[in-house]
Amino acid sequence: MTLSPDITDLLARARADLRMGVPVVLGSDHGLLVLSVESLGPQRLADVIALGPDVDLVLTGRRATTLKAPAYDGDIARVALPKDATLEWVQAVADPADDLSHPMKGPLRIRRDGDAQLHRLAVTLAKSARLLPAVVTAPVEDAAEFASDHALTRIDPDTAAPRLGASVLFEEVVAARVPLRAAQNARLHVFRPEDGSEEHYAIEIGHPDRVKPVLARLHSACFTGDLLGSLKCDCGPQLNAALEAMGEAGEGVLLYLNQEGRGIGLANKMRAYALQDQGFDTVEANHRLGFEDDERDFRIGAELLRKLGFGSVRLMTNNPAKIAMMEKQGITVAERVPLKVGENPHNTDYLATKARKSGHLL
Ligand SMILES: Nc1nc2c(ncn2[C@@H]2O[C@H](COP(=O)(O)OP(=O)(O)OP(=O)(O)O)[C@@H](O)[C@H]2O)c(=O)[nH]1
Ligand SMILES: [Zn+2]
Repeated sequence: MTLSPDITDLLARARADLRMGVPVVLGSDHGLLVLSVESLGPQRLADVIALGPDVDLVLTGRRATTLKAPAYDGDIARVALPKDATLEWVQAVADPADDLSHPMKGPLRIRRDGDAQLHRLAVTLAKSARLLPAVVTAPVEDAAEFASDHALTRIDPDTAAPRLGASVLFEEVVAARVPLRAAQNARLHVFRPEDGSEEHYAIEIGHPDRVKPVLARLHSACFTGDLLGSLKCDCGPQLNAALEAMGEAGEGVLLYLNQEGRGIGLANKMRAYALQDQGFDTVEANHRLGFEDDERDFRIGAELLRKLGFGSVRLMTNNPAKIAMMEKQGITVAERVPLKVGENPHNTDYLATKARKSGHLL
């Protein structure tokens, strides 16, 4: 029945629910009730605790490492929630903001019994909702009935798992001419994903030949650098320099990918900035929050290039991982075009860390 939501729609709904603080249910028999820590209120926490003794606070393995807690489940850790846990305690364990001023969060009792598959799915969902990757969970018997009684979105893990790992399909919504300072013959294409996540854009300059390698830039959104002129990174100058180079060459394509903060979203990037002010570098800050160094899905860039008809690029980047990802996704990188602009006293450490830890070319 096409009038009912499919698994892609349900996942989008689940992400929106988690962001609003509404619980979602995973599974059909012995299932799991899931709430995002970030959007949790005191009453809902009390209601979850009242459900039984097996309520957990689920974190990523990265966050557990920072807390010096063993991650028995590998990439996640299930912290048994004390019966008297307050919202402040839950948030302090999940969010590293006060790690330095209040280092004692434990002792934490980490669960190692039972199956953690649904808990893992819950953290993946929170991450894909661009929330702090931390959830409170409670087992529920007859999950389907529980979800229906409480009008909650329910996800079947077997159908969700392949969907969550799959690449997203896009549809071009519209394209129109937008004369730019750097290039008057520019067109902006808007691409909308089928899964309700962010739209991405392509700025096509001139009429590049689809057969020859096109001068291309995969630019990841940086609200602070692109719009505000932040000096903490080099994104704004890179964006402008790429457009100017394309303007001068008379053709090129710039993908503006809404993968703010290397895919963790602006709120989490600002959490990372707050940690950087405490002395952590850009990679350490991501890890303390529970994220990997880079959470971007590079398949999106390749998919959009293909949709526009490009199979080969002269890629403007200093990031070898980007080149490798494009090649892996079937886009030929005929040449790397360095894009070294925007260094200033505020971002020298940031650029040095990227070179040292993420392999960026100097
Ligand atoms: N998580 C996080 N993201 C950041 C930080 N500074 C910049 N970003 C984001 O990083 C992305 C840009 O990625 P970079 O790593 O600077 O560069 P790159 O795209 O990998 O490589 P280039 O093609 O050489 O620019 C943008 O989405 C920014 O919002 C930070 O300190 N933490
Ligand atoms: Zn930036």
